[in-house]
Amino acid sequence: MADWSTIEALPQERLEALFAADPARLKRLTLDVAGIHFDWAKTHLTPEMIAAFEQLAKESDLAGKREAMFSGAHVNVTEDRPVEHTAERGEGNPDSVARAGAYHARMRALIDAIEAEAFGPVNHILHVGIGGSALGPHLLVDALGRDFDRYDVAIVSNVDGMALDDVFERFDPATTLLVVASKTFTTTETMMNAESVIAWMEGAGVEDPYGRVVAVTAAPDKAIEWGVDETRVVPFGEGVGGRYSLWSSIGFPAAIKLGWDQFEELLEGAAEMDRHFRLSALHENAPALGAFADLYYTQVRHAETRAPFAYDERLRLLPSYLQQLEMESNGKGVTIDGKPVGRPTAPITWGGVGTDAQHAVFQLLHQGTHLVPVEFLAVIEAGDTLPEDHHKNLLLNAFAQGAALMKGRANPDDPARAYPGDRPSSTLLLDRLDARTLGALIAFYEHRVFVNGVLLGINSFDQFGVELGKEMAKAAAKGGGDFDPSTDDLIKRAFGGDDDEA
Ligand SMILES: O=P(O)(O)OC[C@H]1O[C@](O)(CO)[C@@H](O)[C@@H]1O
Repeated sequence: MADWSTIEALPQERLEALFAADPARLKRLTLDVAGIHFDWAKTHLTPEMIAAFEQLAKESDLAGKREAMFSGAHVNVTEDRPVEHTAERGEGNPDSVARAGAYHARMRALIDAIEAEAFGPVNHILHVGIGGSALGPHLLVDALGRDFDRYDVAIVSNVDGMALDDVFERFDPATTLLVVASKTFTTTETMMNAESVIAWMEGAGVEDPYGRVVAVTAAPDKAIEWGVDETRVVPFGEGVGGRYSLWSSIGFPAAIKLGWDQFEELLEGAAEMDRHFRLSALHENAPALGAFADLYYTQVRHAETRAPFAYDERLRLLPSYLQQLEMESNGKGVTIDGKPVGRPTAPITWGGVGTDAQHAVFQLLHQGTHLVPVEFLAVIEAGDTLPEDHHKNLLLNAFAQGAALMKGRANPDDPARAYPGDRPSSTLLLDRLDARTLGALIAFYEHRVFVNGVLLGINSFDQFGVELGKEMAKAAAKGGGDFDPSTDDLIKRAFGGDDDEA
């Protein structure tokens, strides 16, 4: 295990003192990659700290593990699998890249056929999936879909029937295409929702509902068994993790809504970030620097959360996308060798949209007792059509909040009105929000998660923590389950039952 003592022993200066001590600080702590300006100057990272992290990365064999991931070695050791999401964008093991390319070609051909109305007229795309099979595509469609009105796309994840009810009210069953998205093709919520969509189509007199289904999955046999014709099953590789899968056929709703050219742009933007991550020295490597800042705050300053705020409505789903990516990947308690980690792992990711969040949660950020590293995301080119004051105001708010968090304001006469300052934030400023830049941004987060995982000695690519709850819910659905008195009572209250047994 890597030795953290050098980093822990470094002096902890206030942010303003760091700026005063080093006129080159801004230059040293900013980076421009793939249309994104990264600014870590208002974090406590210093050149000495970055050098210490580079040493820690060496001790953790980050370079070797990074190469192992790209080369297709089974770095997901607990599941004995390679990690192949970079192959989806053309980077990595040549066999994986070729296979991903073949699946993409299949997806493209299917989209062409749908557009040519080979399965009848299609106006609505109803994508059912959950977790990684929904959050990524949803983010893409929400962020980039506004200018593309060819299809009306709905993404439904929750097993709560209200989610489907809302869509049934506005979609026409005769012109709806159902996309069933599930890596395993066994997830309860998704399969239940898919069956309800079929029943809705049948109930409306649609002649061959299964003929209007596309399945995107790493388990094609299960999709065929469920009733989808092989020609409408688009597979992806087992090595593509659910929360890393938007680049694969799981991205189907984005590819059909935005068009194939845009989907390719997305992949190319991500590939540009892949190359940057793979080839740049760590002190000028965006995902590595992002992870170093994360680790400084979680390991040395004991921050328990981190909060990205999107100062752009188009990125409003990014915080929830990042919650799965970061917490499902690095919310672990044991090392890759199965030993207790012995230090905090992933912080709790939360966040929101600016400026709304300023009027709701920023009080705690400015004066509360928790240290929360904040991340501002903003886009220089406006997405709206309103007078430019709106966008200018939006961006200036983001920048001013970062400044206020750092500077604070003393008020010896009135502590309630004093701001301690020295509160860290980073800023990611995108030139524009297009498919290419969004691809690069998401890939940046993926690699940052990887660096965090390597330096903590954990496997970022499994998610066994979600299994127990699923298992118990399945047992309860079958009327079984070995529950405690509280849970038995809740079940009885909701569904009735024998007083003596409950
Ligand atoms: O794509 P699937 O197999 O339906 O799984 C959906 C999601 O469920 C999880 O396994 C967690 O329950 C996620 O990792 C995954 O993204």
